[in-house]
Amino acid sequence: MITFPSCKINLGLRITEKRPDGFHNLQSCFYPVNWSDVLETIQTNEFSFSSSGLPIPGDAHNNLCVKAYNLLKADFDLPPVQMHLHKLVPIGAGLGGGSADAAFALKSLNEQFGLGLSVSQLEDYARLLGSDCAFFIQNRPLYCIEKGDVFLEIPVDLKGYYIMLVYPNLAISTAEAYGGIKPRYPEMSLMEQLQLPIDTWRDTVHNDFEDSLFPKYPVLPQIKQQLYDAGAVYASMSGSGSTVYGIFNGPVVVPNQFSTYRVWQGEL
Ligand SMILES: C[C@](O)(CO)[C@H](O)COP(=O)(O)OP(=O)(O)OC[C@H]1O[C@@H](n2ccc(N)nc2=O)[C@H](O)[C@@H]1O
Ligand SMILES: Nc1ncnc2c1ncn2[C@@H]1O[C@H](COP(=O)(O)OP(=O)(O)OP(=O)(O)O)[C@@H](O)[C@H]1O
Repeated sequence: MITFPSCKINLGLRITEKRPDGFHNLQSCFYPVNWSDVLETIQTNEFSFSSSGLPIPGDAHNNLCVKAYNLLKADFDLPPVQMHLHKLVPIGAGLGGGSADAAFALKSLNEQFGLGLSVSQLEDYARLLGSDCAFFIQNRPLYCIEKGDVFLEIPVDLKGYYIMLVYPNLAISTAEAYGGIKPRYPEMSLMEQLQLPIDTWRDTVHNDFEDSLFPKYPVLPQIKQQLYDAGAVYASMSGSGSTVYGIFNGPVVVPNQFSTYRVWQGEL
């Protein structure tokens, strides 16, 4: 079976408090974006995992796709599979690419081998693999709270808008980014801010990671400004960085200043 694990952007990201388990509670709208990897799983005689495309740091047996397989294997009589991941979504990018690989692996194994797992059961498995993973089971716009793995409905629809994602060849680890955070409750509700017209978001909708990462990596605020200069109606860093995105009314020519970065553009 072949699937296309995609990625997400964060529309606003407020880190409200540090939890007793060391993680942080947050508020954010996760929005799916079609920049995708390719994941193939084929039934075979002996388990194997391989990858191509962008190099993935760490040992292959620690890949989130392998962890997803082992998690289901512990509870079900799964046959061996040959898994191949073609990695296209940048890593350490704030796009949840690795989390999407894990969630799509769970979904394909469930379908391919008729495990009969429901959406909420798949989300429970995904939560064991990472905070962002559960979102990719439903993979639709959701307001995320707690560790980012508990969902509320939000009527945000960006269909018809275009997005440009700019990855400045700078990997930021999620743990490093959380290390710079001073949690606080926002004065205005993000849920309410996101329901106002998109041209108000520039002044209201904020990613808290920008406060510590923009002074540390000046290229990030520079890209955000360049996206506004190119006509974005809203621009922000995604997640814990380093990708910065701009939302536009239509397709745009990629600015020359981005020629050495990895850039993806498409319809939302
Ligand atoms: C920044 C976001 O992408 C926002 O969407 C996510 O919160 C990150 O989620 P993720 O990459 O799936 O993170 P995990 O793999 O679960 O955790 C990596 C590390 O990030 C920190 N972490 C992560 C999620 C969270 N709600 N609080 C945290 O403090 C912890 O130090 C953790 O050890
Ligand atoms: N399939 C995978 N794709 C990407 N990274 C993976 C994968 N499996 C395991 N990893 C490990 O996860 C780390 C990347 O996690 P990290 O959370 O920084 O990046 P991300 O996938 O861009 O997501 P985000 O920055 O949004 O949390 C890599 O250093 C790598 O060791």
